[in-house]
Amino acid sequence: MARRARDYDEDDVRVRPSRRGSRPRTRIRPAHEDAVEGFVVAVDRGRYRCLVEDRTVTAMRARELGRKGVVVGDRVALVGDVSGRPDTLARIVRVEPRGSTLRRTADDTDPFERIIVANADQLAIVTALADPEPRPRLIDRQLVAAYDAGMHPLLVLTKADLADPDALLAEYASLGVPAFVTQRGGDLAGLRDLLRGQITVLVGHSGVGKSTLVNALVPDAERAVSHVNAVTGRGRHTSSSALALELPDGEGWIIDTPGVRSFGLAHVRPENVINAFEDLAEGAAERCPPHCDHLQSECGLDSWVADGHASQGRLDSLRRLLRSREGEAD
Ligand SMILES: Nc1nc2c(ncn2[C@@H]2O[C@H](COP(=O)(O)OP(=O)(O)OP(=O)(O)O)[C@@H](O)[C@H]2O)c(=O)[nH]1
Repeated sequence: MARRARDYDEDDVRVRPSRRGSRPRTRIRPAHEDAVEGFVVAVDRGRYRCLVEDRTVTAMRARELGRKGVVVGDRVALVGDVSGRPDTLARIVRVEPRGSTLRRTADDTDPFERIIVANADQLAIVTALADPEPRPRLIDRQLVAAYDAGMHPLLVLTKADLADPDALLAEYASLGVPAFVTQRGGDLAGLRDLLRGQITVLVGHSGVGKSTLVNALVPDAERAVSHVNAVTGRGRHTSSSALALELPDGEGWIIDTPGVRSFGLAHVRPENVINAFEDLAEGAAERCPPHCDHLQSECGLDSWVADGHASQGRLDSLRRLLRSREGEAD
């Protein structure tokens, strides 16, 4: 979807050379030398819940941030009352540059494509093996969103007590995406290994068992959610916002995304997807015409595969992902 003026932020500004030399774009800002660092764990109605050392501080955006958005996962600089005591409010004066940005598409209730999480390392795509049935097209779209965001994807297949995972695993084998299979009450040690030291966003549509998983991974999750609600005054956790939860023993973070149904893929460039396929990216650089979308006959990847540099399965998977950008979001 075309971006509107209000979606642009500071990162998009291009400074035009001027005859009078370069002038600062904005007025000089106060240095805020006393600012402390925070990590945004929840956002709701203009209030930002930030972790500062070992305490949580509620903050608002300082006016000087302009249109710059603040999202879960952002690392921010805070001033004002950063004590974290009840009824205190700090101010966010700076958002540090982001390592990755996960975007969600426009939907019926919100016409704008928005960044929902910043700085996450992994995208855990949670899919039930049955009840509800897996939706491979949705999985493909989520994989593309992960690659585009600069995140590593991870498949988490739930409800293995209801259906065999082998067929679905085989479908994704050539992508080389790590997969973890679980069932009700299953041992999550293998999943914890995959999450250790990472910031992982969990996505999955309703009923796949994501809440069950979050509660098993973070025994304190319910309390964290109700705490956010107490701060923001909501009866329950806002259906479309994200919430970062720390894994026990500081072993990493998971970010739950209730209500995130789809990802906008219109902005995705094929290069961002193919870069996740090292064996094919090399062939694309050598043999494809500029701006090749890898779906037309001029694509050089067929000969690259024919010459034995990569497998047909990998190329087929790449093309399936590239095609998943077309059409309506699931
Ligand atoms: N058989 C089986 N059922 C499961 C498993 N995991 C979760 N469930 C059940 O599936 C249903 C949905 O689980 P939730 O954890 O609420 O799913 P969710 O993805 O959070 O769904 P929403 O709350 O709608 O977003 C519940 O009735 C769970 O008890 C599993 O591994 N096997």
